[in-house]
Amino acid sequence: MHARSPWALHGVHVAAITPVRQPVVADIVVPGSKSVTNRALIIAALAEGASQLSGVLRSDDAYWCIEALRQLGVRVDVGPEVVLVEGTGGSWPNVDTEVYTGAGGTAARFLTSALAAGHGSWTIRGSRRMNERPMGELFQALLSLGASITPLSERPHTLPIRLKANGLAGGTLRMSGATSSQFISGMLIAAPYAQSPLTVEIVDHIVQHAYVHITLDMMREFGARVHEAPGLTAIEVEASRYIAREYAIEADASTACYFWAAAALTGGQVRVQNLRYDTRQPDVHFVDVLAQMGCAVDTSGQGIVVQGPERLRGGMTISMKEMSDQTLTLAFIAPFADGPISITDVEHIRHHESDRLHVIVQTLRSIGIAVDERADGVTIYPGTPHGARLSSFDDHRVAMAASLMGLLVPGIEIEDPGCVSKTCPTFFDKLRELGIQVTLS
Ligand SMILES: O=C(O)C1=C[C@@H](OP(=O)(O)O)[C@@H](O)[C@H](O)C1
Ligand SMILES: C=C(OP(=O)(O)O)C(=O)O
Repeated sequence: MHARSPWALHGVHVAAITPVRQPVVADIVVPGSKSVTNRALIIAALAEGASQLSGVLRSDDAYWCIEALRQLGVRVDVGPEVVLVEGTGGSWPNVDTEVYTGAGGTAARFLTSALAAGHGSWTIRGSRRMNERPMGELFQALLSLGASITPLSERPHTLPIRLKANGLAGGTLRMSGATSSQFISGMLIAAPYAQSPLTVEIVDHIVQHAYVHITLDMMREFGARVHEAPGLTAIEVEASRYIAREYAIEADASTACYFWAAAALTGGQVRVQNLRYDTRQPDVHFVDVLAQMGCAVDTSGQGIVVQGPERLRGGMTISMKEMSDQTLTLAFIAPFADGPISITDVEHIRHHESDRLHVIVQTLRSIGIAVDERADGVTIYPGTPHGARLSSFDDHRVAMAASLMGLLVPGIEIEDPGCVSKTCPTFFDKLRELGIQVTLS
């Protein structure tokens, strides 16, 4: 609860979703991307000069990122259309303060490394869950480049920490991308400010490559010089500087998926106007999964349109590794398909806002759906779920994805629905825009 910001949906205990009487048909826009928003804020804070960011997401993750930057002495003016960020050139004005990053993995991982590239001593804390999520590989990388990190809990590989920074050396770093791509992105965002060029070599694999591509694209757009090997096996960052600019943040593809899924489940049609299929955001490829399940997907006009079939197709195995934030969405529409759906390669999502594989198993079994659990995935069998009051596990994607079952199943209620605020405080307003009856109490 401490991580709910003034931008959150407050004062609501339960969301009850009423099943639809007809297919969902809608044409909507979705808010800005969390991933792009927090990268833009932090890169702009490191840059020389003042940046103007438009399309900034107003959600808990963005709020705490902005607050953390302000705590560090960065001027951030949030206007109705534009957020102005006064860049520091890499010298954080407040050299000894406490920084709270909320529940967001992006702010926690990216700010920790951005601070390590500067000079000062900071205490860095996250939300209760963020303080349990892994940081170890990033800490190790920063330590090897000269940072000093003292854990402030009994867990050595998580926040909270005391970070003492005296700049980062360059050189060659070998890092794992198997737990979180955010360790790699964090290291890269800070890398132009290292004392000499930095090469990051990936020792194993990266769980969601596309997020590292988003990082590299944005670093270049703000003037950094970066070179990557094919497949992102190694990335070289020249010692350079970010330059302030105007930057338009694109819409959030992850948020859009819930609305496409609503069309898929009800045989309806939903257009998300403000997204293009050629976005770098990996979750746009959830529409490919929906197509495999029998939906018609049209990316040729403005936006992306998904049209649901009479009955969703199952009987398939899908690796969700490269778009793993949509694992919950797929899992909660899977019972309505005509055959089992196996989801593979997503062990890392056990370290997200909740142990998401465990939550899928627990939630679906509690409403009468058969599920097999493996270390890296689940198999979900077709069935008819019954209504129930479901925990959201303080995980925005659990709340948003589980709400979808309420479109078909009477009596689906979501506890603590305000957790959607991590990335989409207006989620239930959007469902209503789709003509779906939602009762918040
Ligand atoms: O870099 C990013 O913006 C993100 C990377 C992914 O995290 P992991 O690589 O930790 O799975 C993704 O799940 C998260 O929602 C956003
Ligand atoms: C995993 C997620 O977030 P983060 O890692 O940025 O906290 C998410 O939004 O699903």
